[in-house]
Amino acid sequence: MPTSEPTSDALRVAMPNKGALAEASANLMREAGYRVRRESKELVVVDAEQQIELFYLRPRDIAVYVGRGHLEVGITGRDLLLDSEAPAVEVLQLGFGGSTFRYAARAGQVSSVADLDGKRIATSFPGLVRKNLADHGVDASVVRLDGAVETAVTLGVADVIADVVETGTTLRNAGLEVFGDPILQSEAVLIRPQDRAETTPAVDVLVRRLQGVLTANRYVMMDYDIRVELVEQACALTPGLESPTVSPLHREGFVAVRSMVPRTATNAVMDRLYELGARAILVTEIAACRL
Ligand SMILES: Nc1ncnc2c1ncn2[C@@H]1O[C@H](COP(=O)(O)OP(=O)(O)OP(=O)(O)O)[C@@H](O)[C@H]1O
Ligand SMILES: O=P(O)(O)OC[C@H]1O[C@H](OP(=O)(O)OP(=O)(O)O)[C@H](O)[C@@H]1O
Ligand SMILES: [Mg+2]
Repeated sequence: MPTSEPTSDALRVAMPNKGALAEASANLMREAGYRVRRESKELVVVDAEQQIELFYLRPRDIAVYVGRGHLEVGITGRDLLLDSEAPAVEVLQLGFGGSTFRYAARAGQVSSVADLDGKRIATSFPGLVRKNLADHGVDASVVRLDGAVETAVTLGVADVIADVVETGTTLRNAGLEVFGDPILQSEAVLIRPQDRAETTPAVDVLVRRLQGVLTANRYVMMDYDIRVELVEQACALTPGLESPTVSPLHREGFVAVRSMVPRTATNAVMDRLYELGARAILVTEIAACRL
């Protein structure tokens, strides 16, 4: 079946069609209440009811489409955005697809960027590497490869590589070690054209929905009972985003407190609250929120 034609007023969003960012991007948009594609051959998903169209594109191409203004927003990696040199800017950090972009070589061969003069550097991100070399005043040749650049050293195509490092497993398998400072810390980001001075209401709604999902995932809701004279100390442990809700309890001398707590701090905060005297400490998931 052919894909539906885009409708005119809809917000047009670029989605990664494959690779490291695809699944998490789809999950994020689904949690934000949008219909995402059900199978990987779908190129466009039109959601007429919500006035949104998702275009599934190669992550590397997304900044090009958005930078030229053909799509209003897109999800891609910061490294891909900067490498493309497309005139697009970050609107929101999405908290997944984290990686660093680093130089690596055989152990003991190179220890700093200054040592790269005259060397051959293999990479799939020539834009990022040329800029970094220029920033350091280094004259090296860049060998552009499509992927699997770690093997370029083994095969003698390059002396050094510059590539995405997540766990470091691929580098280790190739017998390479990172050197120098990270060129870039990357993560998935929502981007929009640089020259659009103002966002549109439709983009604002998308951003608020995505922020809602990110917050709901990053925080839990914590409830507990505490003696009234300890409530200030307790609230200092659970300050929440704005201010905790404190309600009277039927039992005199006690209050109930409700506050959002960073998910990663859940158990440490519960330990400290318990030590302070809080009881009936309950943690619940936040299904969705709009702050
Ligand atoms: N382990 C990882 N491997 C590759 N990319 C990762 C990893 N972790 C995070 N990322 C991020 O995902 C994006 C790259 O995605 P993807 O793998 O789809 O691109 P690509 O390698 O250029 O494409 P492909 O491998 O399909 O040619 C970058 O923003 C990168 O920083
Ligand atoms: O540090 P790690 O966890 O090992 O991950 C980083 C590796 O993963 C990516 O490769 P990808 O699978 O995208 O293949 P590619 O090189 O062909 O793009 C990246 O280019 C590195 O090679
Ligand atoms: Mg890849």
